[in-house]
Amino acid sequence: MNRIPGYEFFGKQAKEIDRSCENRQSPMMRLDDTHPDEIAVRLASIASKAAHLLRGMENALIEQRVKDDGSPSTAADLAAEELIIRHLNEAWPGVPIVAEETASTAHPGEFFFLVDPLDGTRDFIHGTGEYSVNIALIRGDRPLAAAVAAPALSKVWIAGANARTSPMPEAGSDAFEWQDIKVRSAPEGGLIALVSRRHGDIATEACLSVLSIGTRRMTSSAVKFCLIASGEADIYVRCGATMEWDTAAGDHILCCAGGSVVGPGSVPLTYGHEVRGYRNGPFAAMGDTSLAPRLDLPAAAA
Ligand SMILES: Nc1ncnc2c1ncn2[C@@H]1O[C@H](COP(=O)(O)O)[C@@H](OP(=O)(O)O)[C@H]1O
Ligand SMILES: [Mg+2]
Repeated sequence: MNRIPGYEFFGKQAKEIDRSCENRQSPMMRLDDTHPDEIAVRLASIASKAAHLLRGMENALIEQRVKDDGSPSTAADLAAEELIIRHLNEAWPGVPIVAEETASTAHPGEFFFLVDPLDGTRDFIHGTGEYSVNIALIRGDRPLAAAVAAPALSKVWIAGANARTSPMPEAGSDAFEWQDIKVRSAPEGGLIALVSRRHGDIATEACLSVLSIGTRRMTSSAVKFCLIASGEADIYVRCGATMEWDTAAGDHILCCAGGSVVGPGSVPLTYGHEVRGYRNGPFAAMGDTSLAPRLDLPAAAA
């Protein structure tokens, strides 16, 4: 079981917020005889609890530490991760959980979870509201079910076999109102490209330059995948460093909405690469899959 060092110290306030949005104890679920859409709804419920916890910590004065890759982490990342791990363990005891803050303490199995409790930590700190909670269930090396919650946008996206979205229910409620989502065809008049607000690089620009981009929109976190899945944007190229927990949930939601996420050679991304520290290579996420052959992604992340 994953344990977070220092959580007892950092998480007191978070525990109180979590307790205020706890439901009755939820039942265990078997992975091999539960429909992926049902798994996805349960993941949405867990992501939504974490989302409410993070909202409650938005304006708190929280200490930051800098991780080995230079990115920040806060008590909010730790508290949300602890909550998610606790609820995943309750629903699916014994299934490994590879989560951003404690990734070295778990090892992928046939089924495992990839969790980013707070994707876009810098945006959380700077108050832009563009951050997300990402949870994906992987079977083998591809996602089977996923949820992305955007607390400040008050939205949740999920996919099992089908991709859907709902407004975020109130704290303590699971009253989701699911609607199907679908990608759009690439418009002739110019694509809407989503780019990271904080991480750009020359290789990404070179890839985008072969497409006819009409609008570039800066967006943080896995929300980029979900906007494309909802038909609100067309493409997101990322040649710089990302981790598997940044992409797995969004990848699945976008694929189930009719889009695709591919690496070099138009090959889908795979997950569970412990030996490479769960680092992704370059990738392109798109709504209209006919864009893929036009892209020339470099072999390795910048
Ligand atoms: N040097 C690096 N190595 C690995 N991952 C990096 C990185 N720089 C940025 N990232 C990843 O990019 C994510 C932010 O992406 P975006 O700019 O699209 O919001 C970060 O998520 P976290 O905030 O969860 O750490 C982090 O995982
Ligand atoms: Mg993160």
